[in-house]
Amino acid sequence: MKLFKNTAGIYGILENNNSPLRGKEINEFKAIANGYVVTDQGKITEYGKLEELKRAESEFEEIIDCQGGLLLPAYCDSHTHLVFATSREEEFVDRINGLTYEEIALRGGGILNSAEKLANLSEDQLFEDAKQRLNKLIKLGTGAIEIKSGYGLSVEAEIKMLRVIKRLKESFNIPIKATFLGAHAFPKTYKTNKQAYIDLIINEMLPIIAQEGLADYIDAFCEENYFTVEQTLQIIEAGKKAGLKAKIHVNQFNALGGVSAFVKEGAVSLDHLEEMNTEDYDALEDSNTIATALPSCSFFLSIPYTPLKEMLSRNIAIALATDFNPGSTPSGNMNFVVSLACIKQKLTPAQAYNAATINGAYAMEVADQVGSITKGKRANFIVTNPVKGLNYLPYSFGENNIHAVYVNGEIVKTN
Ligand SMILES: N=CN[C@@H](CCC(=O)O)C(=O)O
Ligand SMILES: [Zn+2]
Repeated sequence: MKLFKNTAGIYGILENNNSPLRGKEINEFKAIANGYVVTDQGKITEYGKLEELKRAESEFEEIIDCQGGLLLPAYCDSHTHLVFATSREEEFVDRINGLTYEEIALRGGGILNSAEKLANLSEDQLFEDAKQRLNKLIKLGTGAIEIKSGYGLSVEAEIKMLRVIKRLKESFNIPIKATFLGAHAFPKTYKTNKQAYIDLIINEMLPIIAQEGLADYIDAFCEENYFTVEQTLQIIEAGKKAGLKAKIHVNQFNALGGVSAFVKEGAVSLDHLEEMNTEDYDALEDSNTIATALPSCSFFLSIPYTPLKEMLSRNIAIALATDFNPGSTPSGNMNFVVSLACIKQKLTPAQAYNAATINGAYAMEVADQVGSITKGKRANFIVTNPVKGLNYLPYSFGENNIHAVYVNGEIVKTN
């Protein structure tokens, strides 16, 4: 048994919860001042006010002095493209010089650029690089993560990416979910016969994925010049038959009517949603589909931010994630995501932390294990440096306030 004591407060406490927080519920990131947490065999077993702790200190095999820091649930990053070949800073400079993300993609840059680079890398190399990235993210406070394929765009390379994610699942002791994103872009060779690529996804990729248990979810990039609503629906239906629920990229640049169609299909989450119309809000309102915002992507591409305030006022369940990828979001830092959600999307710190922890956990269907300080959940948490309170964390954007990260009760980092 371990005792975490001398916190200024423990945050994100939740009991008897079985659905994402929305409406008034998301306004409170429940805290206990001067709280303690007890962990046993990697799980949270008790918590409360330190002065009410019943046990003697001699009962604990280890006592962790949190030195006046805050103890928060680790982040649950429900949307990443962590496996990729290399960075794309040349496109970053092209954008500085005036090209848009879409223009770069139409010239063969963007996702196709990443796919070309990934084709030449071995599974082992991809795994080593992704492992390093994930280790860095855990040190930044991420305690559960979703990772997509989608830079393969051929049977061989998509399977290679998913096998890398499978190896990450085996090598890391945090919850990891794999999403098959074969429908990320049309490879050049299929430009004039797009249905043939969709058939390849459905008839060649999905059977291998189902047989080897390589994915938990299916995704598609529903956008102009990528996949239409109808094409995305074909992918979702095929995924369903293979036992994969949907998490879909939609409304990043254009609202094409996908939101209502995909909510009807029971998508676990719809992600991006920078462009929203009335029909889209109506479809998400009171639905079980989580709207996942990716504010670092908006920041990096200088595109609109997902209108989270409006979503909250309509009782839509929201989550925050990084979208870590080499093209539109070269950062997997959830601390920055929370800051942006407060600064640009006007969430309160409590709302932003709930969206980045428990609601992110729901967007990966791992809320029974992570996302809050709850008895029985994994002891995945962040201990901050001594700060004045929760509000200081998103306020001091860019500052690393993390003192230590714990995964299953074991320390990952101390500054
Ligand atoms: N929008 C589609 N996919 C990624 C970007 C991929 C890339 O540019 O490599 C995203 O979520 O932003
Ligand atoms: Zn994405």
